[in-house]
Amino acid sequence: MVSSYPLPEGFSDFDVFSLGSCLLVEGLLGFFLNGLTIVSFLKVRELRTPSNFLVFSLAMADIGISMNATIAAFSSFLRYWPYGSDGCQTHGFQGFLTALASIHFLAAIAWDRYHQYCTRTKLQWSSAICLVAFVWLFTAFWSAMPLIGWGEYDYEPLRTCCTLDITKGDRNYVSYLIPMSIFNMGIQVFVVMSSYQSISQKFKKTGNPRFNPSTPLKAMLGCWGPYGILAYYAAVENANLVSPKLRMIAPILAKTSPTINPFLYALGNENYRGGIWQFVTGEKIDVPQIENKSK
Ligand SMILES: CC1=C(/C=C/C(C)=C/C=C/C(C)=C/C=O)C(C)(C)CCC1
Repeated sequence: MVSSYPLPEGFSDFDVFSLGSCLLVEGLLGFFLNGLTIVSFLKVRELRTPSNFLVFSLAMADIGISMNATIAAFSSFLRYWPYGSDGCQTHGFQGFLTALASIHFLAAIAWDRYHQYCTRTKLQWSSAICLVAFVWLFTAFWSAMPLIGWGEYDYEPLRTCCTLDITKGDRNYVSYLIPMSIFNMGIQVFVVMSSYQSISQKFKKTGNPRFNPSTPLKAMLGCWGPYGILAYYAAVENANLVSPKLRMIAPILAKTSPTINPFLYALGNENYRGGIWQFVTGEKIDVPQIENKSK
């Protein structure tokens, strides 16, 4: 690899190589697992239901995060960012857009599951399509703002990846952070928490748990919580006082979400798993359906 470029401040040769390798593994695993989820949906007719369209949309968002991670891995191995400052802005926008969309789809799936199991109503295509279109437009708005000066995209401490710059901690940053995190994380955490709480009560009543209702919230908070903590810490304290290595933990954890989500929502979903199996082996199996009313 090219070693003529100086190391970013606070990182040893070994750190840069290890972080680059982490990013590469995350990128490739996410690419493979979400690719499988996407292609199965497109190829297996029985999978193409409105509820599974939400899982498909989650995989589309997650494959975007995986692409972002793979580019970051590549430039980590190069030890410099080869795409210039326009490339940095584009990378920041693309990463933010897909990451925020992924968080929204986790909430959309939770809301849909609440209706499936608790109110026994089935999602309709028109509602699913409107919901997905709304999520992409809404997240495009929040990710475009730093491009026009509300918030700012800049290099991460490793200097091989671009995302929201938390280091300034000025009024512009704080005025963006607060509404952005309420509309793109706060509400979603509330929806996920309350939906799975109701589902958990329902499962206790019926004595037939179809999945572990506490896992989705734990996974969501585990992946995105550290980012939120770091971003809010940067609003009150100087983020440069946190060691660059420690600051890299949040984006690395966030980028594990495209690997975890397919296990929870596609392979871990009795409905979707059968379709993936059918796509991979060609063997047709009955996809279990829940008897529901229409919504
Ligand atoms: C800032 C921030 C958030 C969004 C973080 C995102 C979307 C990060 C994307 C990072 C990427 C793609 C990094 C690439 O290296 C949350 C979680 C909504 C909560 C509050 C603070």
